Amino acid sequence: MPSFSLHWILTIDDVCNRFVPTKTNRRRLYIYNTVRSSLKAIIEKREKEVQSGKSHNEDLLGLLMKSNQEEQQGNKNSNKGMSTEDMIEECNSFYFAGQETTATLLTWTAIVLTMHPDWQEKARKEVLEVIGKDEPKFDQLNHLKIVTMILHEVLRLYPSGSLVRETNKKTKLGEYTIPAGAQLLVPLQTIHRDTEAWGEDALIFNPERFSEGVSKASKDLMYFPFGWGSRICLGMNVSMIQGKLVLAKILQNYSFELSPSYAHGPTMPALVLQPQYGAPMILRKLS
Ligand code: HEM
Repeated sequence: MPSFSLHWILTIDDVCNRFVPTKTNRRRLYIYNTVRSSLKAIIEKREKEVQSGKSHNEDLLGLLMKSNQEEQQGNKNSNKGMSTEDMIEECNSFYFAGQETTATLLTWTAIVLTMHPDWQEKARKEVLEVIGKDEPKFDQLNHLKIVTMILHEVLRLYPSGSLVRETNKKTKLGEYTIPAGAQLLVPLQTIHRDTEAWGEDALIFNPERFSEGVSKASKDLMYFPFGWGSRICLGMNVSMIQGKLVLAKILQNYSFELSPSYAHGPTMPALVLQPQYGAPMILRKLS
């Protein structure tokens, strides 16, 4: 396993910074409270609808509430299952874990495909061969091999974030001894660009490396944009399907190139790796 650096991320400074009432922290708190109260209102409205027999269980919130209700009834104990607070947190997690990540995956994919028009063309050719100009169908998306290779290569070079882990006891990790309660950052960008794992062309966009699947793309399987193990991303398959669907629809209808005002500057202002100066693009409608 190639070595990578472990960064201690929670320092006294971080803790203080989070609680000092700076302009950014006040805005953060304002957004946090606004999101929570609007989620609370949505949940309470839905609870009333369910009680009056109006609501369907088709969306995520409906399914969450249905399973919660079954849990409570099954246990004949209203303390079991989730509270409204728990449900707010669940909705929060799904929204923030799912929305920004998939949106930035698509943004980086569009950027990279303008930088590599040959791959844009290959992807479009595949989409037109497999789907034509029709509305994409679920099983057709599973046949988009080149598009899948491209998405994997984008997630390798521009993974959404890094993984954070906390030791619950004193732990030996390779040559390091880590005390209990330490937070560790597993830097995906560094691991995904490690030449020992990926070869000398590790920094180059080359979807071909995924042509035989994820397991053969790197030495020692050094690819985990969706995490690994028991906490692996719950939305991994959904986001890949969404990515293929949106990309297929764009490729069917438009060719795209970067605007001359584009400046490359990946940055991570919060949790997700984003293009610092946006992604201005020129789209041309295809006949
Ligand atoms: C390109 C899109 C996405 C990327 C790159 C991504 C990446 C990740 C990563 C790296 C983790 C942390 C895993 C770990 O700590 O080991 C994670 C967790 C999670 N993701 Fe995603 N994600 C994406 C889309 C989604 C979507 C669409 C959803 C929901 C519909 C979602 C829901 C979650 C949830 C609920 C967790 C927490 C899992 C747990 O702690 O048990 N993600 N994701």
